[in-house]
Amino acid sequence: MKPSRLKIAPKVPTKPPMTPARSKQALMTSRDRDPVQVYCRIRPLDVPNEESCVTVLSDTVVQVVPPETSQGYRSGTTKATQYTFTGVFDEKSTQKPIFHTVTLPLIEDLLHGKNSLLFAYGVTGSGKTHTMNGELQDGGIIPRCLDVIFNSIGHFQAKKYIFKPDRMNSFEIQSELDALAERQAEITNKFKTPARRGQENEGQRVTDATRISALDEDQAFAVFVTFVEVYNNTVFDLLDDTPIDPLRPGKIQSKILREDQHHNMYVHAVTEVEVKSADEAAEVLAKGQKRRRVAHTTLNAESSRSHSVFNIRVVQAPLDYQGATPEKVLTVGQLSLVDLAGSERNSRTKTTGERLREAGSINNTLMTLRSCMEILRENQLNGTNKMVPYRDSKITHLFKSYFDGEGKVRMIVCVNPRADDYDETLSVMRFAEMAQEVQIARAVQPNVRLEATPRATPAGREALLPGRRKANRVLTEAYRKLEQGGISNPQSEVPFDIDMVFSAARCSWPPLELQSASDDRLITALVEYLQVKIREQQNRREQQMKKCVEVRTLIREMEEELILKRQEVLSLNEQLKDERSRRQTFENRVLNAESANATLQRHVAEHQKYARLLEEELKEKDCLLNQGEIEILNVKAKEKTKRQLEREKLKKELDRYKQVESQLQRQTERFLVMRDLLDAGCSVKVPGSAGSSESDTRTPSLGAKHRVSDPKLVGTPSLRGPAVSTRKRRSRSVDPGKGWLDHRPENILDLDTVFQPQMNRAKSITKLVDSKTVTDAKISKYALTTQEQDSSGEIETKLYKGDVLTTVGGGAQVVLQDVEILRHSSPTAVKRHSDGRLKDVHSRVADIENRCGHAIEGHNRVKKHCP
Ligand SMILES: Nc1ncnc2c1ncn2[C@@H]1O[C@H](COP(=O)(O)OP(=O)(O)OP(=O)(O)O)[C@@H](O)[C@H]1O
Repeated sequence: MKPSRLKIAPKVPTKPPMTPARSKQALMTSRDRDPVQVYCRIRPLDVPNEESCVTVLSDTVVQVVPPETSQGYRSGTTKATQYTFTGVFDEKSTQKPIFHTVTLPLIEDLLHGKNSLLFAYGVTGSGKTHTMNGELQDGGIIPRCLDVIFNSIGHFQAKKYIFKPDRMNSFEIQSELDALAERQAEITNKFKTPARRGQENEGQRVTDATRISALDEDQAFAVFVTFVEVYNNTVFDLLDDTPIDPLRPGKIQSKILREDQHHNMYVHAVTEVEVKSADEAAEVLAKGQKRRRVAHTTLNAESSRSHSVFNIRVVQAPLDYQGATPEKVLTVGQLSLVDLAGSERNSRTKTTGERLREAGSINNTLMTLRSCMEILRENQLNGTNKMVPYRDSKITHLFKSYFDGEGKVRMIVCVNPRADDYDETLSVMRFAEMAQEVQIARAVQPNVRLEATPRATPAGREALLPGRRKANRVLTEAYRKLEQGGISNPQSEVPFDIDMVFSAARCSWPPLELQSASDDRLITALVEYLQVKIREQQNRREQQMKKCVEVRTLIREMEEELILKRQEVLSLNEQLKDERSRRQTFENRVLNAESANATLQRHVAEHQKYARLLEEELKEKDCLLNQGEIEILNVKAKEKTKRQLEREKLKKELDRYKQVESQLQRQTERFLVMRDLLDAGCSVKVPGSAGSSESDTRTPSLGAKHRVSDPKLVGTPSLRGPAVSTRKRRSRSVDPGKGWLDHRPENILDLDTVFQPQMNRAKSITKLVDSKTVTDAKISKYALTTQEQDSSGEIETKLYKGDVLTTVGGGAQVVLQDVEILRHSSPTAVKRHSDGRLKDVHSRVADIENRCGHAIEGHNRVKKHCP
């Protein structure tokens, strides 16, 4: 960037229009250039024992070790890398040494009219803002810069509003009167504007006492600051007094960048504030930061997602013999302090929406900065003339003045050593390493000595004679002479007004040596000289009087205004009192609310604890429930298997039942045929009947006498005659000469029916008391008669018949083969339905089936045979 050595009148460019600066860069030798100096600052870890990936090896070298969690490590980069910087500040470094090493030389340059750029670069949260702004008690680079500047120029400052920015990156010089009027207006405005709230709460700022002493005493200085931010590649003025309307955030005025006549980039129409002390400057800075917060709340943006540029410009001009500022030559030095937004990977932060747009804009800007520096380096190393893409982003466009012009560029790389940031930190380190190879043209000391100003006229040269320095010299000489003359402490004995000394220093008396006693020329010259001086004095007095009148008028006006202001202050005090009492009420309410809040929070904590207990209980119950469910499932599975087995068993039973039913069906059919035949009065031989043997068959006589009633035959197929079953196991060994054992209990009624059993050589017994009765060799058949009467009065006589078989043990066993049933119906009994009969038949058949399987052994034991 070129220092602005401005000639205000006439306003003509002092140099021909510039060719692109990059051609100049290419033409320069390495002796005219300085590399970009890069410093590395490592911040302390948030969590003390967190894993760190950065180690400081020396004052200039750091080592970066890839942690196992990093992408680099996963892709095979396990080696540590070392990076060299101009200087390294470890975790314990405080703000002061960093400021002194990095920034103090830049302030010295600034006060000598040279330009510099200092920017902080690094990952989000690495300490850039901390380094640039710092805290109230321990200021960062910006507040310390302001301290040092004002410590150094304190006594050499021009009056306020003598230098005035023309909003085109230049300055004008105003007359003393205009400046006075502006100062007056400012005082009036201050009265009108109520004191800013919250100021009383601000703590005391700790200042830096450093001072740069090698300054030109004959220069008058003024300091101007601007504060802008670049958000989403749009420039906003943070010192603009226009209030921000929160309802219309889109209306926040953005600024454009322009190039001045010396090809320096600047923000057009930006608010440039003249500050007269470090505290005033700090207030302006705070005001800008506040506006930044308000604007971001309105725009729903994040303050750390924008780049901020704080510009300090020091204007200086030589004083004339009276200590006034001549309207001839100005020198402007500029120091830009930039806090870049932090780089970060979106994939890591998982940003979306507006935040993603911000991140995109930041990354674009940082990428553009990288490519600009890469191309610059390439141009410088290879002598090429590639186009540097400054215009691709607002920040690089602003930086163009530095990279293509003269001055110093310094970069502070801020590093958070935690392992999580490794991948981003590595990329920052690489950029920093590359940036150190870029060279910037060295600034030439602007020579504004009046004697050396070629255009100064002889009169102007006299007018612009260095005043303060000469006055000081004269004064020092006078004191020395007084000391020689015997005055021990002339400074306190003879105090001088420096303005008087200025005036004396300017005097050039005529030669006062008397050549001869009659030489009147000396007297004449002296008289003339003194007359001129008197006239000048009179003129000056008149001017003074005029100024006094003006000042008196001003003072009168001010006093009138002061009276009004006092009244205003009184009413404001009243308002303030009301406000205070209201504030007190609010504070009380806030206190109450806070205590209620604390109680609620306690309750919430208790409830949360209880909820946690309940949750644990619930979990245990869930576990139990799950176990229960599993058991139920097991039981169900077992039940299912059991049911399956039972179903199969039932199916088998059903099949068996069906077989029996079909057998019964056949028997029923045969029975019905027989009944029909009996009804028809003829005897029949049932085909397939087990009782078809001639010897055992007896045809019942239809003409037989019925004593009770006609017997109604209901049951078995053996009703056709013989009472002996020939159907089943008739023993072949049975001797035909052997007889029956007729077992007929005493209470059996003789029904005297035609159906009488035919038994050869029968032996009758009423009770089976002795087994020998059965084992008797003459007995081969057994018949048992039983009789029952049911609820309807029917008498049922059953005759069980079987074979007597000799057992191996010498005993005998009776195997029942058949049963004959004879039923007498009561005449009063209701006639049975055929279905009832069928049912009856079924039950009887089942009975037969049951009984036929039984055998009576000779030793009186009943044996059950499987069907
Ligand atoms: N050297 C340090 N010593 C102590 N605290 C620090 C240091 N550097 C940074 N911090 C703290 O770390 C936090 C983040 O720092 P800071 O805001 O400066 O980061 P940043 O790089 O500006 O982040 P962003 O890019 O998001 O603006 C702050 O709370 C700050 O106080």
